[in-house]
Amino acid sequence: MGARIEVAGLTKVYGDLTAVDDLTFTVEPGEFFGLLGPNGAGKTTALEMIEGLRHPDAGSVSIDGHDPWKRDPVLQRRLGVQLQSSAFFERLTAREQLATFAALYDVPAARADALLEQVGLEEKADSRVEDLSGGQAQRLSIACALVHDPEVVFLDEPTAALDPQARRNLWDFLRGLNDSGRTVVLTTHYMEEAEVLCDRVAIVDRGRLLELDSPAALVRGLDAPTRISLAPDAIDEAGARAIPGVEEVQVHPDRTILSTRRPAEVLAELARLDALNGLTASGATLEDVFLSLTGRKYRS
Ligand SMILES: Nc1ncnc2c1ncn2[C@@H]1O[C@H](COP(=O)(O)OP(=O)(O)OP(=O)(O)O)[C@@H](O)[C@H]1O
Repeated sequence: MGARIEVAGLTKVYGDLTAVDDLTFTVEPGEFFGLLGPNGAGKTTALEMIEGLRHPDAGSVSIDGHDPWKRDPVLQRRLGVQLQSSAFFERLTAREQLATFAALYDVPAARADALLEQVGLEEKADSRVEDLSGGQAQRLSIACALVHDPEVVFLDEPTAALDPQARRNLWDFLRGLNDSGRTVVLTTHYMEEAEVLCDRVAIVDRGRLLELDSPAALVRGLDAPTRISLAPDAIDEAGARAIPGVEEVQVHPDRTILSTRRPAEVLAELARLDALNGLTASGATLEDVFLSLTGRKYRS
């Protein structure tokens, strides 16, 4: 189950703008793969070419050796593509919507009902799609993409319209899809989403692939300091600066922040000094990776 997706030199040009610029990468079968980048980075354009919905100006996509642009019905059936909610049939209820997709794929209607429950829409089953909230419509569009039990699932900003709680619920659901062996490819502009869900992340900016690796490896590669935050009365500035391994000390009214690349040593010394009051520690995140790659702060 799952499929290998090979993307080579993928390029799309709109007039003066190269929206996708020579993207090359491979998604392994069963992988949870993310295209991460700010708005306008070219993620949707790239994904649509991978799905076979948009024709590349240069380069190629192969899904288990098939070109998705050719729309081979055998391959199509193995792919689940989340459509934008505007692609719903008008005036149908959520249940009818899903049942219609099920019928198109010759899937029993019972499966459609089970999916409604899985995406948390059972209470909205009889609501018309135009009466769903943005987040509910988003979840229905994901259910529609899954109705034929595809091996490869493509999702474009699946949690964009969701509140934080609904986003977390959907993360659990998407992880479940991947745990059962499906290849999942999603685009997101949420760093945290990429960090939490993806086995590997392609960071894209202005159409180009900047870096591709697991979130942990991307962060490790930065060699960025750990920030240790303490209550203001935990230690004075001179005492903090005297700790071997401390590179920088910032004193704020409500906390003192120590930066170090040797956190274990520094924490041991703080413990010896009985200076652990109010301690929290944080390492680098994908936001720091983006900053280091582009010189710009990440703004989604
Ligand atoms: N059909 C089109 N014609 C002209 N320009 C386009 C077209 N589709 C996309 N673009 C441009 O290509 C660039 C990349 O767009 P794309 O939608 O792929 O980015 P994105 O990373 O998915 O961003 P978002 O998260 O905002 O959707 C943008 O500058 C966009 O305006």
